[in-house]
Amino acid sequence: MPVRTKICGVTTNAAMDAAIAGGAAWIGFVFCAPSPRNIDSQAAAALIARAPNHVGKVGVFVDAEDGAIAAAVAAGLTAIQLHGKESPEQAASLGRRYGIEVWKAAPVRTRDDLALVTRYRGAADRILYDAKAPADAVIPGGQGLRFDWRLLEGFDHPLPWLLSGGLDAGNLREAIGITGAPAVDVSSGVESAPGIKDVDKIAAFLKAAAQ
Ligand SMILES: O=C(O)c1ccccc1NCC(=O)[C@H](O)[C@H](O)COP(=O)(O)O
Repeated sequence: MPVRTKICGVTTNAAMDAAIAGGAAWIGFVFCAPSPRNIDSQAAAALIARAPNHVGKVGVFVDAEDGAIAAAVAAGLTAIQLHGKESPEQAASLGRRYGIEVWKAAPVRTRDDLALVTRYRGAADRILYDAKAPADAVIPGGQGLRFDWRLLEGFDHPLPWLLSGGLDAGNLREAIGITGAPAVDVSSGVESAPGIKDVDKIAAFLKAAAQ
């Protein structure tokens, strides 16, 4: 069954166009200085202008200041993805302020980590399950790390959700088969090096998702 896809960490016209041509439902832009995929609002606005309305534009933030989020939303975002320690109250407040979807990333290593997500019911619009980064990691996402997908088997999801963390064209169908993911997110798995998107890998990932 086809799943919806998000290609995250796009910084170039070529990657943007490949994601759109391949049928991505969402394209992600990372507003986080230490990331190799960091982008500023002006550059994001230029990329967003290339995308049709039906493609969602998701800004990724890590405990960001209000001003940074406001500038990025003004560039044309349709969703805010919170990838830090943002509380349910902060998520709800951002949704009210900007009137766009708010997604919360849930870092997963063990089954106990899943307990976090129920707190965001009524506060966020979607949950993005991602592998928990090592404690000394500089960035909390985009690391190409997987978690044990079997943790999601039979889990009662409180919100619409995406699976992410270490996905690529080769493991995507297995991941979907185990988790039943209705939507998936990828960054490293469609890159040739950290922050360098590969248009052929984007096309292969989106093709695998459409099977
Ligand atoms: O991608 C980044 O550089 C990043 C930096 C800081 C916070 C979040 C980040 N990425 C968020 C994403 O949605 C990634 O697509 C997700 O973590 C999966 O990444 P990967 O395992 O590399 O496919």
